[in-house]
Amino acid sequence: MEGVDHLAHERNKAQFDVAVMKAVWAGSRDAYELFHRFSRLVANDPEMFIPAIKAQATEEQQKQWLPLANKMKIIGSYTQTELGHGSNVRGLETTATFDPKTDEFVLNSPTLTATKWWPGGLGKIATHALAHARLIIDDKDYGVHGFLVQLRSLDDHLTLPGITIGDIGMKYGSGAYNTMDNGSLIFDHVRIPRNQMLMRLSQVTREGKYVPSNVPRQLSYGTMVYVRQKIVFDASIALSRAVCISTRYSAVRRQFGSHNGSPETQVIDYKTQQARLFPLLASAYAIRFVSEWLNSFYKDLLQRLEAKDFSTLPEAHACTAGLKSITTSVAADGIEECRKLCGGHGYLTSSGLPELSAVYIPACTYEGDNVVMLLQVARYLMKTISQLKSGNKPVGTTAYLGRAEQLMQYHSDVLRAEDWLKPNVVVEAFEARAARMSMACAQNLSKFNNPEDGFQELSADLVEAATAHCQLIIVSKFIEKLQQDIPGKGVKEQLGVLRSIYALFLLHKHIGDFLSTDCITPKQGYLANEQLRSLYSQVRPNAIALVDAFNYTDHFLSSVLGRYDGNVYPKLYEEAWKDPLNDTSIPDGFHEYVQPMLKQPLHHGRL
Ligand SMILES: CC/C=C\C/C=C\C/C=C\C/C=C\C/C=C\C/C=C\CCCCC(=O)SCCNC(=O)CCNC(=O)[C@H](O)C(C)(C)COP(=O)(O)OP(=O)(O)OC[C@H]1O[C@@H](n2cnc3c(N)ncnc32)[C@H](O)[C@@H]1OP(=O)(O)O
Ligand SMILES: Cc1cc2nc3c(=O)[nH]c(=O)nc-3n(C[C@H](O)[C@H](O)[C@H](O)COP(=O)(O)OP(=O)(O)OC[C@H]3O[C@@H](n4cnc5c(N)ncnc54)[C@H](O)[C@@H]3O)c2cc1C
Repeated sequence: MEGVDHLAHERNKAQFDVAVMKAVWAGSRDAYELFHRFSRLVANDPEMFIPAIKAQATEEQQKQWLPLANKMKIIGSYTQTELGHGSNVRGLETTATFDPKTDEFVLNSPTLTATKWWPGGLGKIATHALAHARLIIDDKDYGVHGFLVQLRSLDDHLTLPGITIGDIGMKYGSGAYNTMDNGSLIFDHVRIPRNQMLMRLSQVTREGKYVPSNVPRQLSYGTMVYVRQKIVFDASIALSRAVCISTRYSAVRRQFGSHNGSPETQVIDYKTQQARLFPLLASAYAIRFVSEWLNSFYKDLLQRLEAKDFSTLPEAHACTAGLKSITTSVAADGIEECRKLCGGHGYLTSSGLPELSAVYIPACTYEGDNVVMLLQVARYLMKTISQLKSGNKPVGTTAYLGRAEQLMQYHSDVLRAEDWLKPNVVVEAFEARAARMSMACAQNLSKFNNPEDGFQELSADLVEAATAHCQLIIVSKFIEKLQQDIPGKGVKEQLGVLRSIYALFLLHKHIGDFLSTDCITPKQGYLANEQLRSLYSQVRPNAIALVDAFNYTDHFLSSVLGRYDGNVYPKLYEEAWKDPLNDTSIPDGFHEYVQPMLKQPLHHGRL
């Protein structure tokens, strides 16, 4: 019935102050930003073009281009990936050759695989590209640099001479990403003024002299680092949307269990449903908090860079790359699990879950393929370990590696299931697992004469060690979050339950790591799972309130299953009738194609 809250009985069970939890979830971001970060999907994504200009352009170039971009007088595309190269930025083929006679660069796509391919906004709407191309001066290749290139006339939007542009076509399913005109671009000897090479980091003089960057060349990758830390925030939003839908529906859906006319059992009360759903609820909060930390770490990096302090740049790269990888994988897999948690109705478009999944899953690929990103983390971990011998004391997220010797001797002293509720007990186990996995890789790597060959041979193990390292970061930041002053009745307690669920779920899922590195005994692993089951019972009465705390409107969720009022069945039925297929009783084509078959006489008893 309209106006009735079918989930009121669930909301009345809450054991914490929901208003405070809403504030904890929102953190420093407001609802507008949450919505804005999705609205851009259906518009051109200035998310990268503008930050890239800020990161790579001189002050003078920023003064020229930023006002135009900010006011949408030009529409830019971050044009890096090509048909033949995406992950391997140093393998990009597009060239920008300096012509000293005319003081210009000539941009060219020398091969088919040099075709720019994927950049958002490029297909139909962008007027300018921030094109990444190999800088060539006097036949010498100086590597990939950024160039601002006008693509279309600002009068009639037609493509300019030498520019061939197209959309790369439909993408995965009918997802909303098809509203993004990811495009292709071929340069045929297109000339741009020298001052349209972004020259904050390195320059080319009028005489054609290359002035190399006096800062780490990787700063030219700065926009990717910026977006990767934003994508971690996106992961918490995408996953929490799916969890909100599937939690509310799990409380509405009843199946089996009726005795003597009693109501059937709410599927949220099945232990299997809880074991699948509640770790995702905990993961949404965990990713939200690590994204908060990562954002502050990134802001600190920017301040340091302003002061030419590059000391945290390697760690910032490793953290943004690794956390982008881990959180987008968890969110993408989690959205699919939420669809399955909703049974058949989860497969309906009106559930909001297929669309969410179709739009979200490329996050595991864009801004750095997730495996390639974890290999970057692994490279950082191996380098950190190699420097231990020279007395280099790791700090920050790798500080635990400075205690590697001690952690190699670690054995969990858990005796009872409730011992696993102690944050220090959990962190020690996760540190020992991560340290031992990385140390084992380093040990094996040392057996190879050529480190690169070893890295390739051991890359699967290195990815697992990098995963363990990133999961330790997320667990640690969840624990640190709860060391903050959090007001409100029961709020910290509930977050403590989620923190333990998150950590013990990971321990259970990766029990092989913990056992094979001899960090815990099988019995201690069993006790962790015991404790996990008990935690699910503790979170159960608060589940609806915990997803209410995400503070998503029904409009934002766009899901009949995730409605705040839980009035699912009438709305499911109502939504189905909106489908144009239901505008007529007899379907198009029936009379032409089906009816003749039905009318066909029987021959010898056979149709
Ligand atoms: C209707 C809608 C409904 C619902 C929506 C609901 C939910 C959706 C939810 C979210 C969606 C919402 C918004 C999302 C929308 C959009 C998201 C935003 C943008 C998406 C568009 C994506 C844009 C792109 O993909 S742009 C292209 C990205 N490309 C990449 O990432 C390329 C990856 N490759 C690389 O980064 C590099 O090639 C490499 C790092 C892998 C290797 O580089 P290189 O070869 O140069 O280096 P190495 O030799 O490996 O290492 C040398 C040393 O350099 C260090 N290093 C490397 N990189 C960095 C760096 N970035 N910073 C610092 N240091 C770096 C490395 O560590 C080595 O150091 P060492 O000391 O020598 O070891
Ligand atoms: C929706 C979407 C939007 C995008 N938007 C943009 C944009 O706006 N601008 C832009 O420039 N680009 C954009 N891209 C491109 C995107 O950045 C690249 O697709 C991404 O970086 C992955 O690179 P790739 O396609 O070359 O994958 P590949 O690297 O070819 O990956 C293929 C497989 O090879 C594996 N692999 C690759 N290298 C290694 C290695 N060294 N070791 C082990 N395994 C390896 C990968 O793990 C993967 O399994 C977008 C892509 C998508 C899907």
